[in-house]
Amino acid sequence: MPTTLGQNQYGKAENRVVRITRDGATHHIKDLNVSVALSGDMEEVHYSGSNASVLPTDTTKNTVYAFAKEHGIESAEQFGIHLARHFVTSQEPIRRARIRIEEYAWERIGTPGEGEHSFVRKGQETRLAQITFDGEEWEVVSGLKDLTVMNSTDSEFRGFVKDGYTTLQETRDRVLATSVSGRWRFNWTGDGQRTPDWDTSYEEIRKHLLQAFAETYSRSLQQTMYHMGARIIDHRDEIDEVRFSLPNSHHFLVDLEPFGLKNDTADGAVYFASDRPYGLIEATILRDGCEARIPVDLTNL
Ligand SMILES: O=c1[nH]c(=O)c2[nH]c(=O)[nH]c2[nH]1
Repeated sequence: MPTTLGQNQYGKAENRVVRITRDGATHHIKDLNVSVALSGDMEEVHYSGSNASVLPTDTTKNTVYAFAKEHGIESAEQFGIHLARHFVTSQEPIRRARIRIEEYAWERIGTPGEGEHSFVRKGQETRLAQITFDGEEWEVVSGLKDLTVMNSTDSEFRGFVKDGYTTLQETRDRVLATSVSGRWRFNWTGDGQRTPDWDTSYEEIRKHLLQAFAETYSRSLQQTMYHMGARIIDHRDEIDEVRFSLPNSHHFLVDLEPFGLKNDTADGAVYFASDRPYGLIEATILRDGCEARIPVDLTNL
């Protein structure tokens, strides 16, 4: 049956590129999701399988990371224009490049002037509440999910166990990022006790966990997480128990050596933000003498 090739395009989709620029102690983040789609004289690869006109999708990915390092990311538009022009003008068979970019915005945590390397992603987290009443006692567990935070320095991970399967290198300066899912249980049980101001409590707890994330010099996500919970218990009398489930959102330094580019943390760097697999770090933090009642698996709450 005679057939003809219609519209076609190809490229690497969803390159998660994070560019951190260091201006002394003040860091700046550009966080993009870049998708490249190229088209042009691509009949042969489809008809005969000849790759003679095919710039690999892997190369398009490398170009995104290398351009981020070499030229920086001023804006999504400027970055996209630069990439599109490059593909169309440097490769004869490529006639059209479509660069789609999603940009994730970050806000600083804390006061300007002190350690400006902690960020919370813009856009509201989801606030959660679970209320249980058995006719006598109340149990209120509140929380949040999808509160995405990042420290662009003051995080290390070293001194860990090494066995025959360990390849992870020790690091004294890494990106620490997570999307916080947390629950906290109130000690309010009804019966004439003063009712907490639920909204103030939520705002204060959110503030304390963000400040603990920003202010802890991190030796592991486990340690940072414990500090976040302990700070809530220390500052909020109405809370007896906190549970966190924190994915360790790995940011890998991209190897740009093959393109003659040095990519290290010292002067700001480009990272590949990986979404899976991820470390999953979970714990309950309890006020002394109190018992744990929040389920271990937070997807059940
Ligand atoms: O903060 C961390 N805790 C770990 O337990 C761990 N494991 C790992 O590979 N990286 C990290 N990072």
